[in-house]
Amino acid sequence: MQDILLIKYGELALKGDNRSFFENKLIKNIKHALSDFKEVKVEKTHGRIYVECDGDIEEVIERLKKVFGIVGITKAKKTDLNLDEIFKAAVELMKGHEGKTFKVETKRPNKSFPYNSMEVSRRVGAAVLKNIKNLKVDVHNPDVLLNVEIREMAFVYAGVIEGIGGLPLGTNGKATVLLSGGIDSPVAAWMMMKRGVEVEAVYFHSPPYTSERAKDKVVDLCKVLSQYGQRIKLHVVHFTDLQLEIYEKCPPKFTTIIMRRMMMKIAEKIAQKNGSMALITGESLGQVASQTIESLYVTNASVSMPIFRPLIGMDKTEIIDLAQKISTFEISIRPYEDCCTIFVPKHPATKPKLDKVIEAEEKMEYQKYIDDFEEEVIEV
Ligand SMILES: Nc1ncnc2c1ncn2[C@@H]1O[C@H](COP(=O)(O)OP(=O)(O)OP(=O)(O)O)[C@@H](O)[C@H]1O
Repeated sequence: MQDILLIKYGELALKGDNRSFFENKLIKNIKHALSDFKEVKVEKTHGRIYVECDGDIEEVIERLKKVFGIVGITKAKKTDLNLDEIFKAAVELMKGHEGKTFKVETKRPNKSFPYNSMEVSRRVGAAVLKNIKNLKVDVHNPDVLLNVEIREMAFVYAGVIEGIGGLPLGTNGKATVLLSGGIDSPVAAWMMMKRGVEVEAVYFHSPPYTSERAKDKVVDLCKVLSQYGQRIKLHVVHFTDLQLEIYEKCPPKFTTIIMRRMMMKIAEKIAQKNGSMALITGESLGQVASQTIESLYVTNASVSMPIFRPLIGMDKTEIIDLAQKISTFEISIRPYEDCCTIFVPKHPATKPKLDKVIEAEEKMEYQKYIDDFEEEVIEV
């Protein structure tokens, strides 16, 4: 008898002809998540992925909970095709479920096994009842469903641990996230990663107005994101000169929106070079002046690449809940000086007009900053 994990991957099953592309990517990502474990075997058979691993099974499960595309993880036991072995596995799995109701369900694709499904269920149920006290059978609404599958080997399993869902990372191209040290943009990056998008990050740094600590926060956020399956390339763009130019030459009511447009233009250049097909931001409709529908329209007009805003319809409380769940929140709320607050105007326009903003930004010579920006690249 051997402990294994059974991986459920719901949405992938709908992918028709591309199914094996998605499955193979998921297998690769699972292997990557467990790469420091010895003796890991990840196998695909009968439309299932099985993980066999010598290490601490609970630690393996924790790792798998961060692999996008997995909707459920089930602890299972693999045994020889022998009823006594199947009984032992079933009893082992039902320990700890005392006081509950259960039902055995058997599938028998291997028709050479001498007992039919009903018979296997009946006998396994009886063995469990005999060995564990205080259990009851309930065939209609059981607390625990004990499954037995008779294939070339037998698989016995019960209960599902919830996975993270989504699609395997790397199955939906690449995008570049504008990552500030705030709460929202790391959540936005994570949401796109969850849909299979690989990300590269850009952070606009304005020393001495933003401190090294602000940059460290962004690096630490990338470290958290990288636990979800990929190393993150972070472009730290030196933004001070352009920021000062905006501050000096543009009307205060437009400085924030112009700053955002300039960030977009530089991010788009980086994105085009790295093969991204979209930009990602943490904007959410109406959250601040630069996130009204009029402001987002003006921001969009600065670039031709699509801008994904996965948080657009979320409330701040919902974003915070998610930030806590994915472990970016504690880093995001560390105090630091933020260029956006230092340069923030008292009365930003909430309904900017595109032509007026373009007219205002043409008062400065921004193109040279876009064509020739300085950056430091950090692999996290
Ligand atoms: N210094 C920066 N570097 C990179 N991206 C930035 C920076 N400042 C803002 N952004 C991007 O612009 C978006 C909007 O920024 P803004 O400061 O208006 O919003 P926010 O809601 O505070 O976002 P966040 O919590 O992500 O900082 C951010 O979500 C982020 O994608």
